[in-house]
Order: sequence, then structure tokens, then C-alpha cells
Amino acid sequence: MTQKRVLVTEKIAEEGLEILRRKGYAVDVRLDMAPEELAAAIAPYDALIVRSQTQVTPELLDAAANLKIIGRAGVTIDNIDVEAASERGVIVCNAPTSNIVSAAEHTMALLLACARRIPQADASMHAGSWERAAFTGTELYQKTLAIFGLGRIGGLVAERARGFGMRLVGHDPYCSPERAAALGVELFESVGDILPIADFITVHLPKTSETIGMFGPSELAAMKDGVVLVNCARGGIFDVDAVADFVAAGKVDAVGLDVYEEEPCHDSPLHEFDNALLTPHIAAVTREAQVRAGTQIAEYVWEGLEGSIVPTAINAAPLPPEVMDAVGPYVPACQMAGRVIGQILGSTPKVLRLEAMGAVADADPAILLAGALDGLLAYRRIGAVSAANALAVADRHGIRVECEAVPEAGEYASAVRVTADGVEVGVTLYGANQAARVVSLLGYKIDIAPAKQTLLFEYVDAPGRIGAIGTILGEAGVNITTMQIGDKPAEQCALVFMNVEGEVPDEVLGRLREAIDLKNLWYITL
Ligand SMILES: NC(=O)C1=CN([C@@H]2O[C@H](COP(=O)(O)OP(=O)(O)OC[C@H]3O[C@@H](n4cnc5c(N)ncnc54)[C@H](O)[C@@H]3O)[C@@H](O)[C@H]2O)C=CC1
Ligand SMILES: O=C(O)CCC(=O)C(=O)O
Repeated sequence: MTQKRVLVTEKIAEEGLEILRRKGYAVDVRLDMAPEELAAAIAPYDALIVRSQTQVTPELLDAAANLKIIGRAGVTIDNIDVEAASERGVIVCNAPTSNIVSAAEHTMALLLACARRIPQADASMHAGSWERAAFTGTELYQKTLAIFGLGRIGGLVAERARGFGMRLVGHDPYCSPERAAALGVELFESVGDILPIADFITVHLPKTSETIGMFGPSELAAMKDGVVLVNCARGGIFDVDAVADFVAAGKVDAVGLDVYEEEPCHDSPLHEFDNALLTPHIAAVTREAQVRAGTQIAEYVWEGLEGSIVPTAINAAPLPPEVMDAVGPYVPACQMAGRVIGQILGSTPKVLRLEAMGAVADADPAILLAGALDGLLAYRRIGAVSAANALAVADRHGIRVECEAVPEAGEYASAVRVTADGVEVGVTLYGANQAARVVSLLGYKIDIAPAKQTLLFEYVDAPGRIGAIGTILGEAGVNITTMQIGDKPAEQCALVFMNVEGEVPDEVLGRLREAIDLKNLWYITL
């Protein structure tokens, strides 16, 4: 049997490398490779281990002819094109809890260093001075700390900040009131309500289109004078140009950053301020986190290469061919159903129900459930769902899962119905390429393939509604591509499922809401 080969492109703990060598693999550690050099070298390797700097692009994956698994020695996989890896059958896995304590402690370190002006005082002493009044600080005690993102790291920060006697407020639309209460955090629905009351703000959010630029000039203007900002999550959540303006104006007392939009970062508008405390993405750089990340990822890569289930696989873990044949094509359809439901609900549901109907009734529903959950939690980039971890993910988010096999699928050979907290989407597959179609939605019977952008209108049925919608969209230059109307005669209600081309701006949605007496309007993007 040929020896399996593992390429490690960023520094991981020696303990992790040792595990892989003991398993009999040939392990090559090649740090600081240029992208072209990596692409030229990768073909013979079975596994690739990275941290946050190696960019795993479709082009790199095309060159990786033998690659079976990519291990991320850490949490975040935003440097890995997971979709491209999935398309090529490459497993992506991470070590999702390896460095969260270190990240939470680094956050506390930056909060304290900002509040007590530690780096400035240190620099002053190193310059031979003995100044004290210039470094008058602020206590954390009884101050209000706002935590944006109450997931793994945000939760650990809450626990630690409570020890300092801070009042905790937070915003996380997906955090249950029970979790917030257990953390001692007062949850706020609106970001705008938190900004004026927080003395300290820390963000523990994933990098998504919603969170990048979440704190720009108007949010900064709404903050308390003398606010302290900390970001140990991902660069760009605070708009640094705007932060620099507000630091210069004295509105922001101090800012602590560990992460940057472009890394490595040698220059930023904040470099000139001594009350901007900048660390080079070292929140996870502790001995303990590195050993955990290195050893965990080595074990997972070994499991993947030996064909076992990888507990932290982010994309499809290998499943028996008979399972894949039976239900595999339904996975994207379930993901789509989950995404639609997630956007309609706007929060994490308490109950997720999956009914496998007709020809798929007898198949193992784990992979369908994984697809639906993956779609439902698509707002997160971290720790997406596979068949291997679907139940654990549901449990961690407080979602009760129910699966049912239904022998009949009505007029279809097979279908899957996904329902979360009463919001229902039925899907089936159609045609030679098994494209997903929505066949029921919120109790309305329809039959349409969703597009990238869809508008859902629900209203009490009356003539002229479609015309009014069409006029407003037409004036806004939004092209309607396909459309279906479902009705509920008993309630005299109608649902219009309208696929459109291009983005629909908020202002157009506002005009639609104003002009037409709607029960609901949702703008869904897939
Ligand atoms: N600086 C470093 O070395 C490290 C940075 N990180 C970063 O820390 C961040 C947090 O990581 P974890 O706590 O492990 O993630 P997590 O997934 O456990 O928590 C993220 C939380 O953000 C919430 N969220 C998502 N979108 C939101 C929005 N628009 N508004 C408010 N809340 C929202 C989610 O519901 C979730 O509770 C990530 O960006 C990760 O990349 C993680 C480890 C080390
Ligand atoms: O030091 C590293 O590997 C980066 C850690 C990190 O940002 C993460 O795990 O998300």
C-alpha cells in the first residue's frame, strides 16, 4: 500500500505532527509557500492541513488531484472554499473548540489593556519616563459591556466579564432567551438600542454579508462618548476608517483589534493612534490552543483518510453509496428548504420536523436532516452541518428534531417536507438533472423552482394586486423571471412566489409594503 501524504502549510503543534507520523503518514511541513508554489506542489498529497492564512481556492483544489481531506487547525473556515471542496468530494473539517478559551481570554486582555492604558504606560516607562496621571484608566466594574454574538466565544467572554462585575447586554438574533439568561446577558433585539448604553463593545460574530461593516459611521455616532471597542472575531466588522475618525475626534476612547480585513496588515488608519491596541491575529496563539488545535486536527485527518466519520466534517462526510443513491440528490433541496425557512423565521426555531415521503420514506434521514439544518443555520460560516454532526448541532442550538417516514408523497414519486416552528416548505426533485422544486409553502400548494432571489407576497386575495406589484418592480428596474400563485380558499389568502433577477433594494421592499395591503412580504436569497 502506498504511504499517504499530508501537507502542512502553516505552523501547527509538534504533538499534532507526531500523531500523523505515528499513523505511518509522510508529513511535509512547508510554511510560507506562495499560492503558485503551493498549487505546483499539492498534487501528490492526500491531506492538507492549514490555519487561517492559506487560501484554499477552486484553482488550488483543481491542482489537488489526490486530495481527500482538508483540516483547519482552528475554528474558522473562511479561507477555504467549502463549496468547491464539496464539489470535488474533499472533506473539510476543523477543530471548533480548540482555541475559543484563548480567544475569549485575549478579548479580556484587550478590554483591560484598553481600559488601563497598559501599552501606553509600558511604552512610556521603556522610554525612561515615570508618568502616572497620563495613564488614568477606567474600571470594568459596574460598566456595561455589549457583546455582539453570543456563541462559543461570546459566551465565554460573558462568563469572564461577569467575574469583573460588569453589566452584560447583548445582541444575537439566534441566541435563545434561555442561553442569554444563563449567561447573565440582557438580550436586545435592536442594535440601535444597545449602542447608546454600552461603555465597552466586543464583537464575536462570524464574517458574513450582514456583519461586515456592521459598525460604520452612523453606528459609531450613536455610541456613548468614550466607548471602548474590541474585535477579536474577523476584520471588517468595525469599519476601521470610520473608527479612526471617531478615535481622532475623541469619541472612541480606545480600540483593541486582533483581526483585519487584509492580513497580514502592515498599515491601517489606526496605526497612528496610541490608543489603538493592535495585535497580529494572535488570539488563538497560545501554547494550549495550538496543542489542542494541532492534535485534534491530526486525529480528524486520520479518521478521514481511513474512511471513518469525521466528527467535525463541515461538508459531506463519506456515506455509504446506497444512502447517497437513495437520498443524496435531495440534500441540496433540503438545504434550500432550510434557507427559505431560516429567512422567513429570522431566528433559530425550537422544533425542526422532517418528513421523508414516498420513494425516500425508507431512507436514512440523517443526511436530509443535515441538509435542512445546514440551510437553516446558513447565516453562520462556522461549523456547518454534516450527517455526522447534525443531531449534535441541533442540540447545541436548542432545536428539537423530529423525523417521520411517510409512505405516500401525493402526486409526486417522492418529496420531503421540512417544517420549523410552523413554517413549512415541501420540496421535490424534477427532471433529468434532479433540480429542486418547491411544491408547498406555508400551507399553500405551488410548484416552482426557486431562483437566487425570490419575493414571497402573502395577502388577502383581491384583484389588481399582481399588477400593482409588477408596476413597482418594473419602475425599480427589477425583472420578474417566473412566478406562481398559491391560494388558500378557506382563508381567502394568496401567496405569490416570484423569482426576480438581481438584488431588490430595501427601499423597493418598503414601497411594496406601503402600496399593497400585504399580510407578509419576505425577500429570500438563496
Ligand atoms: N482572533 C482569533 O484568533 C479567533 C477568531 N475567531 C472568530 O471569532 C468569531 C466567533 O467565533 P465563535 O464564537 O466560535 O462562533 P459561533 O458560531 O459559536 O458564534 C457566533 C455567534 O454570532 C451570532 N450571529 C451571527 N450573525 C449575527 C448577527 N448578524 N448579529 C448578531 N449575532 C450574530 C450567531 O448566532 C452565533 O451565536 C468568529 O468570527 C471566528 O472567526 C475564532 C477563533 C479565534
Ligand atoms: O491562529 C489561527 O490559526 C487563527 C485562529 C482563528 O482565527 C480561528 O480559528 O478562527
